[in-house]
Amino acid sequence: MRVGHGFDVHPLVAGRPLVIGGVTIPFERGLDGHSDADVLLHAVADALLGAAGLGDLGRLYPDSDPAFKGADSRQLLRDVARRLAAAGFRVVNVDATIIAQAPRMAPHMPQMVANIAHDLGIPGDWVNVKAKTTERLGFTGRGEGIAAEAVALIAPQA
Ligand SMILES: Nc1ccn([C@@H]2O[C@H](COP(=O)(O)O)[C@@H](O)[C@H]2O)c(=O)n1
Ligand SMILES: C[C@@]1(CO)OP(=O)(O)OP(=O)(O)OC[C@H]1O
Repeated sequence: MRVGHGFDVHPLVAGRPLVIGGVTIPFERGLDGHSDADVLLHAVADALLGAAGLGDLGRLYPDSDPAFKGADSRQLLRDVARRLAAAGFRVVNVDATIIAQAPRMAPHMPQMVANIAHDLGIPGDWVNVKAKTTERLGFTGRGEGIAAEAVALIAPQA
């Protein structure tokens, strides 16, 4: 068994959709980035890559590469899942936390979990998504951006 950790931050800006866990969430601003800036899926992907010793998202899908401009992070996550399988690993479970003062994430979590489980090819109860504010402290508390952390456990395929 191997464990990995992922972390990501994206700024909140006007004129962008807010896409988190593959869910487009109604809000007055969205996350900025080279891809769709899905901060939760990026943290999950980096946790999986870390557990497998396969580097990180930025090295595999550079934000300098026009091919990933506007990329759907669910496609990136599915590609990461393929890389893990090719390396002989299976996903045991994923646990993630969205760090955001707003909007409320709870209503959207079931769909986020379903998206992640589907893209990783695992049961939904092997995926957990939480959300926390920072009690208005720091850049997340001021609404300047959203962060996410994730941990993943993987094991050799049977
Ligand atoms: N962006 C967020 C933040 C929090 N939640 C939910 O609220 C609960 C309490 O969070 P605190 O940070 O105030 O302790 C948390 O357990 C989440 O269920 C949310 O939905 N969206
Ligand atoms: C997702 C990628 C794709 O170019 O770009 P961004 O959307 O900028 O996201 P980030 O987490 O900053 O970097 C990872 C990149 O792989």
